[in-house]
Amino acid sequence: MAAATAMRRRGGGGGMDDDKMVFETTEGVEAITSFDAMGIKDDLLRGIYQYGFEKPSAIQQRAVMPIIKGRDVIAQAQSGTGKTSMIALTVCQTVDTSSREVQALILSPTRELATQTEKVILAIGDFINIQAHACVGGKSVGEDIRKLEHGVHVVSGTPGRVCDMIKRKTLRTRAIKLLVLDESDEMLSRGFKDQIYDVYRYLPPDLQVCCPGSCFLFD
Ligand SMILES: Nc1ncnc2c1ncn2[C@@H]1O[C@H](COP(=O)(O)OP(=O)(O)OP(=O)(O)O)[C@@H](O)[C@H]1O
Repeated sequence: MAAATAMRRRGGGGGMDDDKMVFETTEGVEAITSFDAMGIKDDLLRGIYQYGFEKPSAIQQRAVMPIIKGRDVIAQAQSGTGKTSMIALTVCQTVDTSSREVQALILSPTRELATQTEKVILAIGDFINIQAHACVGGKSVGEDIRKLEHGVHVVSGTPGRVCDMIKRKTLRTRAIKLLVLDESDEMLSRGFKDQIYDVYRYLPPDLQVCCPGSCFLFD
């Protein structure tokens, strides 16, 4: 398990202003200050630059490599510091797009966050032809079934709908190797614990788990 935490110093500014941040990381976690040095697939790198990113943000510098290397990771940083983009980038790097099976599953506490994550994955992963689907409550079940049966690499969803799709056997879990529990504290505080556990029971045993969040789990 690797952990990376980025916190703004008191009185610090917002956004990607890394100079005003303090960091705590597990021993051995290094900051990699360029996307080029991360060993990212060429076409994905192209997508990242085309999306407008020039260098990784503080949390990306510390958490992308451990995730890409297959470690279980807890990455905590305040809102707006690049966690959603980090999920998109690492998921795109992890999946093998030559196989149309779901290989990464992202669970989020809200429909908006799940949909936003899907959008960033599709944008950054444009040149690797990534297929992602947002599986969220309030949207047509028929459309979920159609998309999932057609075959996608990544599902970004809310626990209830994802659980439903798994139980219907529309979302096949056997090839899932990465589970991202985005804002897991918020998911737990919204009462999703049983549904998350239900989903987890269907996932392969040698699963990699990542928990990006803005709450300070250990405080
Ligand atoms: N490496 C980067 N370089 C430039 N901009 C970036 C980088 N990473 C993320 N951003 C931009 O910063 C903003 C916040 O990023 P993102 O949504 O990934 O952060 P977040 O921590 O998930 O925020 P929130 O909790 O508000 O969703 C977005 O506009 C995103 O495009």
